[in-house]
Amino acid sequence: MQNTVVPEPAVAISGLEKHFTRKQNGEVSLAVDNVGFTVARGSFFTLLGPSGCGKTTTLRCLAGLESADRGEIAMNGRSVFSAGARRDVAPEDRPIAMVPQSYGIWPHMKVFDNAAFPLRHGRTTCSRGEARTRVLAMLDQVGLAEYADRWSTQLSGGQQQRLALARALLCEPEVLLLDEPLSNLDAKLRAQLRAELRSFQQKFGVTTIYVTHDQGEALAMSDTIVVMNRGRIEQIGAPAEIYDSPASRFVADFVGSANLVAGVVDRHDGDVIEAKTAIGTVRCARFTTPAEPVSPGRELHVCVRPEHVRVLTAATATTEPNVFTARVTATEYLGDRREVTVAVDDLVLRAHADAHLDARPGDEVRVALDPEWTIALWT
Ligand SMILES: Nc1ncnc2c1ncn2[C@@H]1O[C@H](COP(=O)(O)OP(=O)(O)OP(=O)(O)O)[C@@H](O)[C@H]1O
Repeated sequence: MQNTVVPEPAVAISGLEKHFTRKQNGEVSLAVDNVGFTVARGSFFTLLGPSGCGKTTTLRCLAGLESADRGEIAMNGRSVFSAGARRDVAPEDRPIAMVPQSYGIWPHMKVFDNAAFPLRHGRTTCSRGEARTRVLAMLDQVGLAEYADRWSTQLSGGQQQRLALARALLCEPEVLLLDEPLSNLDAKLRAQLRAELRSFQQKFGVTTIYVTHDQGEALAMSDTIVVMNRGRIEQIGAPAEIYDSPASRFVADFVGSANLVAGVVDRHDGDVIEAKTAIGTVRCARFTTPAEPVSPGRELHVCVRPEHVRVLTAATATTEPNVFTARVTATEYLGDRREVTVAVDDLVLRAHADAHLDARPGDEVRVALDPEWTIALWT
């Protein structure tokens, strides 16, 4: 039998825990609660979650800027932190480069000198001539060659972001840590730069751990997303897994938008769950099989994304499951689609309909929840 060699992950974290004590009142809070994951070499890995969920603290523990109370961190198979063994390798001795939210660009230096800083003072110092060649080549790669002699304060936000990235890449890190690097930019530039950042990452093949609270950014850029909430991991998966098969109500609601309806299991036949809810019986073909048997009466939430809710005319005759009579309460024309809000009895549902659908508030319609895309989430 052949031995399969499993490649070493670039980063492996296990059982990470970090408490903070508030100076004002001595209150202790758990910022990172039993966090563990592995990051494949060369991948783009995103920590996603709302403000205060512990993403930056996790990133700072990886960088060595924060010491965890428990847990282990290894990079390329080498332990850089172990609470048990009292090992905490200094940031400068870890194979990382970090771009902070503020970019950390020195205003009193020119663009070239900012980029050259790690080659002059870092762990990979080289001769002046070589440094010059490498810096100019890198500035060229990120489209800043012509700005080398400008003061860094004369750069736009997007250019400063590219400079920070160039400087980090010049350190030749094994792992690049990025903390919300696009958050100071306007929406249009963010969208442009996220594509650019992803293509730099792929070009350089550098393992990247990216922190953001922006679900659009996470879905667009990542190979793997970790969704965090209150210091804990809610779900780890590829963007499509997270979006199409959220593991919890929190993930369903935080990533994209979701219609959520409380209910209980009525019937379960292996492939399908029928849930009893306030609007009637809903068939769900998507669910994770829990460890314990699914018995009738078990509480759940039915989740369906607006793009899987079709708006039909009131007269549509159908024997399809998951079709309910509803009343339109609001519609919004968004150019590429119309967002329709309907009420089924007291329950409000959102649907994405054709932009030219003729539906007005007060109209009676039918709505169809696609069973294949209707998810049962365990409560
Ligand atoms: N130095 C600190 N002292 C006390 N509490 C802290 C400290 N740093 C973080 N915290 C707390 O730890 C929790 C997690 O913070 P963290 O900055 O990791 O969250 P985050 O998800 O990155 O949020 P944001 O997106 O707002 O940066 C928060 O409740 C925060 O108030």
